[in-house]
Amino acid sequence: METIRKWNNEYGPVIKLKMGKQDWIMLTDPYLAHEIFATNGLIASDRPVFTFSNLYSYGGLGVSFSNPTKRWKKARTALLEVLAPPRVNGFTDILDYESDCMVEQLLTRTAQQGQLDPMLTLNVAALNVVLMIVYGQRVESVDDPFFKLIMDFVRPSVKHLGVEGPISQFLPVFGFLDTLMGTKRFFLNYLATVRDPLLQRLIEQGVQSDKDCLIKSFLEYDIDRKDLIVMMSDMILAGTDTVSISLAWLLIFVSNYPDVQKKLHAEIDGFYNTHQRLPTFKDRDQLPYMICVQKECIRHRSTTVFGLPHVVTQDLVVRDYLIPKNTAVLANFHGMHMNPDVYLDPESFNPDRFLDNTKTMMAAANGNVNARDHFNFGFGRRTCPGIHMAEVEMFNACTKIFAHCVVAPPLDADGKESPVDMNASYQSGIVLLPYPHQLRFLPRTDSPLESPLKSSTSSSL
Ligand code: HEM
Repeated sequence: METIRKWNNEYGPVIKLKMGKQDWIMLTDPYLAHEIFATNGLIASDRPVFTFSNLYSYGGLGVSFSNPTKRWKKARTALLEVLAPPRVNGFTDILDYESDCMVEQLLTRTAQQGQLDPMLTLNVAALNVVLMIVYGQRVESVDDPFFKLIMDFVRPSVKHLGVEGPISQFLPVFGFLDTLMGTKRFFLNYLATVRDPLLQRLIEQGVQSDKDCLIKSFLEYDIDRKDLIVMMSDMILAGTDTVSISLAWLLIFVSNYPDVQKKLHAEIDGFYNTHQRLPTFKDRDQLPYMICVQKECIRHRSTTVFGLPHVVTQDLVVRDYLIPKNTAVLANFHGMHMNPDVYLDPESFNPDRFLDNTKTMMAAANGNVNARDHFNFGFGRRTCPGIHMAEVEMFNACTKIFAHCVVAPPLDADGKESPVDMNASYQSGIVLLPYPHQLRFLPRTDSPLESPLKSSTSSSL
């Protein structure tokens, strides 16, 4: 990431790399990206063919790794309709319940252990939202064997599908290595014995369940079963790590900025004192500072560095650039978010920069490019269809966490607070993760709400 930033400083916002059989272009100018992906969406919305994404999608089924064919349009339309705000808002109770469980876990585990790495608890919450809404099922906790089973399905996919996946993706001449090392055989075997049976089971259970769940709506679109399995796999992969990692970064940031946290507490307390209840997503306009913090955190640490690559299907001329047919084009979100032509003093953590732009992330992503808040959800015809769901999940999680907890840095061996390094990140497949770290979730003493944990030590900032 840092190397690419150095290149951008030296050569400008467009970097071309020769990646074996294919040229790659990486963009840090969001306005140029918009011209390519949105204005020229008809020729800039295919996906490059990589060995493992091709195996994963059975040659282009599902939504994420398929080209925009008629079949893809039908599948994507189904996703967009099923994940549209009115449908997702019908599951408010589920979203609420999962955030409550998450906060209880974070407080309980801190009370038991002193501090904890919140990542797995955040994973459980994000996964449960997808599982409950789509199939009417959930896992109990990080120790639930079903959670481990699903993570056994998620991890190998995420690892193999990123842009820095096996070298044979770019240099087919090294394809023999996949055969030699058994990577391809492992992946195919994993699809046949782990992923597909698990998803098949979830689909059957969802269909038979007496709960209102989205799988029943998906079936109304008459989608072929193999296609449906890949789509369902897309949803779990795209909807679990992304949301939990965005929240993990947010918690690290607020643990290091107590003043920001104090303002969050005050804003939520103010709402509670007026309405005698916690806010829901419908009340978001009354929590502008919390919206700004979410936007600034997701800008500062992009959930994915490059999102998913696109490929142009014809020679394309945009401004003074010629992008030859078959070039892969990547939006470098991190580079865009740190671009001083787009954000004033981009390195500084400053939620106030968004005070004039508190509209929903979904409205911003689908509106005028000059009025976008951040670029994490991509561009044009492939823009993330899960934005609303992600946004509501993040809103609910933040509301519950800051209503009940002080998020504090971990303690070192001498009992002193030792802030988590906000720059310590690594890329795993598609996502940008914080290194394993510890935080403390302490019940607030100054909250007007009753603590969900009555027996533990309380705290205020
Ligand atoms: C903070 C959370 C999330 C982030 C940052 C995020 C980001 C992205 C990005 C960057 C893309 C690729 C866009 C492109 O190709 O231009 C994408 C695609 C996608 N996302 Fe999300 N996403 C999030 C949450 C979700 C959720 C909750 C779901 C659904 C449950 C979801 C489902 C999908 C799907 C199915 C695609 C593929 C769309 C296509 O290829 O047409 N995402 N997302």
